Amino acid sequence: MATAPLYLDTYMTNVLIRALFLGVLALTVDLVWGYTGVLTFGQSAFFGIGAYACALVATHWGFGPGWFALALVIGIVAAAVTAWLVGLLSFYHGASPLYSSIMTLALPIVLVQIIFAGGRFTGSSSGLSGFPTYYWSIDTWFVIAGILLVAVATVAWLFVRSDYGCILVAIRENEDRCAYLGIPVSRIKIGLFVACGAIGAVAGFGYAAFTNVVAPELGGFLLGTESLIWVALGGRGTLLGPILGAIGIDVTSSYLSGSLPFLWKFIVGVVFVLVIILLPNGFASLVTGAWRRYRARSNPDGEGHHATSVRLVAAEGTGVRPTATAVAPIRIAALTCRYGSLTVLDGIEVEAREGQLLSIVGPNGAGKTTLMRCISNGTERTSGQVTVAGTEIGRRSPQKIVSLGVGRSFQNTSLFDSLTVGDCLRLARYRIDGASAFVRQQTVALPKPALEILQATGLDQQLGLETRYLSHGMKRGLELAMVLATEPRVLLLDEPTAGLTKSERTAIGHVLTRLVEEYGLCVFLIEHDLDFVREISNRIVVLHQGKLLLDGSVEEVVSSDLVKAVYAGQNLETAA
Ligand SMILES: Nc1ncnc2c1ncn2[C@@H]1O[C@H](COP(=O)(O)OP(=O)(O)OP(=O)(O)O)[C@@H](O)[C@H]1O
Repeated sequence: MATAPLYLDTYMTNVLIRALFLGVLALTVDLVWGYTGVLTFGQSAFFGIGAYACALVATHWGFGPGWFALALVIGIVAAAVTAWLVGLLSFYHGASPLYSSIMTLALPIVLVQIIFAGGRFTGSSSGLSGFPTYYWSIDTWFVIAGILLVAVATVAWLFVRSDYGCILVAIRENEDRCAYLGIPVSRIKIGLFVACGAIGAVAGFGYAAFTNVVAPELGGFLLGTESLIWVALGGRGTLLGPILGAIGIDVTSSYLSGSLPFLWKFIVGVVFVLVIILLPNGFASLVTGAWRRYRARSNPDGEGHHATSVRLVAAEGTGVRPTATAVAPIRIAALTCRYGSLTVLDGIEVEAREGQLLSIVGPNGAGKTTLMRCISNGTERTSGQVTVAGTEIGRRSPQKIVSLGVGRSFQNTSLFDSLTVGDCLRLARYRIDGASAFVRQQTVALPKPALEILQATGLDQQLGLETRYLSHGMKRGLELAMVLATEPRVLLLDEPTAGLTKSERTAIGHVLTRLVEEYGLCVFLIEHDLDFVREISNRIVVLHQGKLLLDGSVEEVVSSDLVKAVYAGQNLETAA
């Protein structure tokens, strides 16, 4: 006879066991949404696939240890393949977050329609019940569900503390910067989606085997949305919050739906709204907030500092020094970029060599930033060719262009606010050194110029500090060090000295000169400060209204009447 665990009545234990399986589902939603920032409504579909795999095999094919295991494998594989296909459609390079969410929204809707269309095979809208299962005692099911939840939570805990956990947070905070560091964002999102889909299917399988009944609602949109509510209420981005959210709400709902059949959903809704207003980061923020305040008070280094054992070492090999070849590091031919009827770049031809610091100047709106975008992202240009070290970039994504040897910094400093300096540097080495799924590597190997920048700016003493607490100059220094950590042969710098003090500008100027003279890099620099350009460049390209006006030495450009006229805002025909 079934006996309930100590202090719990049978009904409560039943509810709790179901809630434990739903807790596993909530964990997967948290990994996808809370950690990685992908708002997914479709996680319930994987839960439903696992549940239906259990019910369909037991109902139509057979029951026994072999069939049970086969059903589990079918559920996991079906969910993983579905997640992979939906991931491919949702997370390709250029897909917007809204588009991805709509794809995940469509998934449970399509699944439910398939179940409806399955007639007697799937039980249509009534589902399937009474299929053979293991009628273990309620204690045993409690232990199974508990072990599953603890196991998944432990693996998730190890994962989010690992290198990959850091990458997930980086993707959530600044997906573009990740791509420009060479991190394969789409592949990582798809991989995570597949893993979470498979885990969701295991939870659904257990739920169906325990309850002995499946219905379309198990894979439906409503459960998908409810799981988001559990995570939001519990606290996204914290593993404990979503588990407690799922268990708390499901158990409370089970009781309220019995005693207040018409009011319980309304009450849950009101609680949800109140928590979102009063505790936007969920209940877990009460604990995490208090912990953070305690840490800040007891931290001798001040707020934002984390104890870190990150160690910087010099990277082996040649660092960023590119090998001189007969092939130009970068060649741009007949490059045109249009947005609708607006031609932003028109027939640009530039070839740059190792050891050249080429400044791109021109009035506002001349097309300078667009030129950098066209070099670093193959989907930006309308026509023409960009060739990096002999390879035409075609329609390659930024991440693939990084592996050709192009590093880019942005006009507005683009970092990861909640990550530490050490984490950012480790991220920048992902393409070269890889990442671990279960530990956070403590040694970061950096090329010499990146180390020099960190030493010059004092960042090497601030490896445990969250980047949001850095000064503007330090942020600029860190961004440059991160780009150099990717070991580029071509460096694209968009106004790297904007907002810096005179001494900081001078320091950056020295660094750039050394990168070109000592390490042989090819640097493209956008700058508005013409004195700075004159000091450090050995070649200047002037853009005006999307056309290449002049390409020459510093003296040629500085003495050009045409350039003076353009900067004075004169009409070109008049000036000529
Ligand atoms: N995605 C876009 N859609 C439409 N127009 C765009 C887009 N991106 C840039 N533009 C237009 O292209 C022109 C050139 O912009 P770009 O940012 O390249 O100029 P810039 O020379 O870098 O200017 P600044 O010195 O002010 O940064 C501008 O008129 C801008 O409005």
